[in-house]
Amino acid sequence: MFRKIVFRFSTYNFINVTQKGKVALIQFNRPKAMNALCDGLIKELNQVTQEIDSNPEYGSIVITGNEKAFAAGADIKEMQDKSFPQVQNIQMLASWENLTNIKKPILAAVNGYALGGGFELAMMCDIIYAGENAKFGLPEATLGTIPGCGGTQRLIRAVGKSKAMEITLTGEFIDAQTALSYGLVSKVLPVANLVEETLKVAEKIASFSKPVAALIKDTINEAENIGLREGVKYERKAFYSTFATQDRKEGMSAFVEKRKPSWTDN
Ligand SMILES: CCCCCCC/C=C/C(=O)SCCNC(=O)CCNC(=O)[C@H](O)C(C)(C)COP(=O)(O)OP(=O)(O)OC[C@H]1O[C@@H](n2cnc3c(N)ncnc32)[C@H](O)[C@@H]1OP(=O)(O)O
Repeated sequence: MFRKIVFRFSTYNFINVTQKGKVALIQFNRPKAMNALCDGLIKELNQVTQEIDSNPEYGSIVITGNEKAFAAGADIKEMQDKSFPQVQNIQMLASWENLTNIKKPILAAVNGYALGGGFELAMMCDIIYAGENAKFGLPEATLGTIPGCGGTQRLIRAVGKSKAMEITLTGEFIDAQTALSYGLVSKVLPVANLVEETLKVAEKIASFSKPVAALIKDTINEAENIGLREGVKYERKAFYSTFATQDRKEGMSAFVEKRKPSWTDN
């Protein structure tokens, strides 16, 4: 059962937002443009994800597109006539990475094309599931530009140098099974079941303690920024900090008392 979420901005032009239990489902809604990421869509995505993040009703977020396209990249028609001073002075992409500041786990359910900025956005999410028809690519070189929202940096960390170079320098797309074999996605699912199956995992994640999920997400993501020694220190501090929570006490007590834990998110 889905419930339409009405936030401060109750009407969205470029996305649909619904709720299933403790999960918020965000669906890109520019079908005629293959869900190309225009400025307006990114603004709506940023507003909604920030509101969901600060709302205790939600424990996780699923982002998806439609069966043809997750998102075919940044809107080329919007970028076409921009000049160097225009993109640099206004820092055109500064707010496009806001998704990486969201504390709640985000799952991307990718059917169809995830290209350019669409692929970069999927890589900003914490888990990617792909439909059997998914196609991932960074075709910026074919447009005379390069990825601008972390594509080169996140891809090399996900698949290693040779594959990252191959994907980015050729601009060729890889299919869902190849993405699975590269470790870019965790599962490949039938197109029609993708969102439902992703929601099930999102619901499971949302059923645990929210501060603990946020700590796990933060600790794993930090590994992309720092080396092993620093990373282990960072993790240790985070582990110790769980002993300041009621949920850590509750989780361990429930195990010992052979009952289900009841999380309070404290
Ligand atoms: C949150 C992080 C974002 C950060 C972004 C940072 C910088 C990013 C740069 C980029 O992303 S550059 C764009 C990279 N993407 C592409 O190059 C893909 C472009 N699209 C295609 O190659 C094809 O459309 C397709 C996806 C392979 C599908 O081909 P198909 O033949 O099936 O459909 P089309 O007739 O081509 O498309 C239908 C319709 O959609 C419009 N459209 C598709 N992609 C875009 C796009 N990226 N921007 C704007 N519009 C797009 C296409 O023009 C068609 O519309 P009409 O021309 O018929 O009105």
